[in-house]
Amino acid sequence: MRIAFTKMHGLGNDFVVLDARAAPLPELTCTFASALADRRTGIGCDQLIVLDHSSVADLRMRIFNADGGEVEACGNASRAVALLHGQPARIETAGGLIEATPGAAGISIDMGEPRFEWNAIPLAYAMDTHHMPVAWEMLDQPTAVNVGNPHVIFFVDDCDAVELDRLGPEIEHDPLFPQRINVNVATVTARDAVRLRVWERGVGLTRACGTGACATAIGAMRRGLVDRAVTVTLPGGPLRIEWNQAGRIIMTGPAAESFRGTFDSRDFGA
Ligand SMILES: N[C@H](CCC[C@H](N)C(=O)O)C(=O)O
Repeated sequence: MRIAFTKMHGLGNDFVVLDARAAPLPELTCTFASALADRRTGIGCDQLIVLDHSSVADLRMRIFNADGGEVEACGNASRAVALLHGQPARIETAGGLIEATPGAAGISIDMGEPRFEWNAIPLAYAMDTHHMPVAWEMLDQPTAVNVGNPHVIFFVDDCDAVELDRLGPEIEHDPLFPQRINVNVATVTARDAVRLRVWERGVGLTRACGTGACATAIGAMRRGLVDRAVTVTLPGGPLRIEWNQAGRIIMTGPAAESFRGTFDSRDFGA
């Protein structure tokens, strides 16, 4: 069947967006998602995003990483979906309900409340009982936060100097993380500024990670390194993260549509 798609990105973290409300889609298998995401033989993206009707929100957003695995949250895609929706929206995700509000300063997403308990990240056991691999010791004691999806954050003197392409997969797949994890290396440069690079679970190095920016900002706030509103600058650009008085994370930043097209599902094994 012919399927329409919209190619979008948030600070260079890119997505193929399909809308099941417009026309039926084939079964969303791991094979189908990873084939679409392949940058040489497919359309190419960090995440496949599938929109659908919701019984509890304005719409539902499903998120598939480039490796085909379905996950709970995607901050940058939330803004892209809000751009497509064109007005304020409550969006149902596997990581919980989020609220999108387009505005002059960019699209704001209420990502909900962060979670810190070791079994909410989840960790296989409390981190202090886990012998960190030698590589981790080079990165100092990490912070773990769940912002709908799991993140571990290492605050380092120079995040650009970290061999994240080597350490990222090692940490992502460490047995401490039964659902794997997104790996963040961050450098605090001021009370309201953080630099960040992310190795994304199921993808690898991305130009930006919205949930990574949220998790890193919250981790820095909990450590008293920054104030309750910071600009997190990723390779793809900046995001504004606030942890508001209600304890909710508000992320604000851009989203863009790149192009639209169609493909034949049979070309992707569906
Ligand atoms: N790789 C993430 C999903 C996408 C997150 C990122 N693209 C964002 O903008 O939040 C995970 O496996 O939890």
